[in-house]
Amino acid sequence: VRYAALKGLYDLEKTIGSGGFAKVKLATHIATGEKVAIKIMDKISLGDDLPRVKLEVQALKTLLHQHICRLYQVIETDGHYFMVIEYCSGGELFDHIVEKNRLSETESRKFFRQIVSAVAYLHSLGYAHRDLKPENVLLDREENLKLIDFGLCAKPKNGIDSHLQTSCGSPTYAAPELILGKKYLGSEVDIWSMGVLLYALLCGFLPFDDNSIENLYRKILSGKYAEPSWLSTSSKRLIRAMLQIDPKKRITIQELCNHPWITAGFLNPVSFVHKTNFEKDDDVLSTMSAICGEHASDIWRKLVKSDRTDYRTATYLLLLDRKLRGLSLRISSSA
Ligand SMILES: COc1cccc(Nc2ncc(-c3ccc(C(=O)NCC(=O)Nc4ccccc4)cc3)c(OCC3CCNCC3)n2)c1
Repeated sequence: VRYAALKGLYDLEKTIGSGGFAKVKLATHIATGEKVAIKIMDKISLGDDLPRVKLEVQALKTLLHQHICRLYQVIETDGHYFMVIEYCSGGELFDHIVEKNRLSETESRKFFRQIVSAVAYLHSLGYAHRDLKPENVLLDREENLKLIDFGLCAKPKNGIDSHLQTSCGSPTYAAPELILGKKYLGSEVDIWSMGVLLYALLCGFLPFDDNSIENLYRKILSGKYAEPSWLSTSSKRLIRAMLQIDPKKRITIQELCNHPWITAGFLNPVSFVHKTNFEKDDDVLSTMSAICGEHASDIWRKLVKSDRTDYRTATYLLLLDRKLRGLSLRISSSA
């Protein structure tokens, strides 16, 4: 299917994912030749979920963190929303674990610190993810993690610790209070899901799993799971602290950032130094000037004034990423 709105801007390639009312296609940003992911949402099938897309776009525009996929551009037409997002060429963490059977404590710690950093950042902004699972954790080309929310996470109006009621997310990773339909705190259910994620990293299988839903629920509510022999005492302690049935007994995100298992081998606790917004980069601006013929100062003025989700913004950010990766900014003449 061709979309007129993308003509001359992006070349669509294969579909890399589809869920609910969204489809994600791999695409090439024509001006720079860089790969991007384009999440295509059909307004008709969105129905009354339409306002949540605006919420998601607003959320993503404010989420500037090295372990959260970056939003480059938003295009709205009568029939569709197109969200142009950072492409993670390493695919899903899930496939990475399956391929390696299970990860070593050291590799698990490297990945888990990145997830904790992204979630701590989210919580600090009053967001709860509520659907943390390996399918929503992607790898970029340097095997750094990128947390995404392929579904739609909601920002509760009165802050993260207002009681949420809508159930979301897959039961396998869902906290007991969530599957019991109790009032729950987003921050607490995210800790539980991260416990399931950490278990999956270290063990290569899930702590609670069953083909029948009611057996799965029973296992989750029992809070009992196997502790394979290869788990270190420290790993077992941390997992136990996260998979506490009683949410009030569960470790908090702050305690998690400083936990001995998390800091072992690293000099500092997990912090979330997030990306600041635009820094002016003269190399990137002069490359853009060479592409479009405008003066670098005019390009920068327009960038700063824009709503930061247009093609010019996408071009600037993609060139900036390329420079940060140590690649030349040279643009192929065909672009
Ligand atoms: C190499 O083979 C492969 C194989 C597989 C994937 C890739 N790469 C690859 N890169 C990028 C994406 C992507 C990123 C973000 C969003 C999104 O919807 N953002 C919105 C968002 O993240 N909000 C948000 C974030 C944090 C907090 C709150 C809100 C959508 C898609 C992707 O998708 C494919 C799906 C497939 C089904 N499982 C999930 C990923 N895939 C590559």
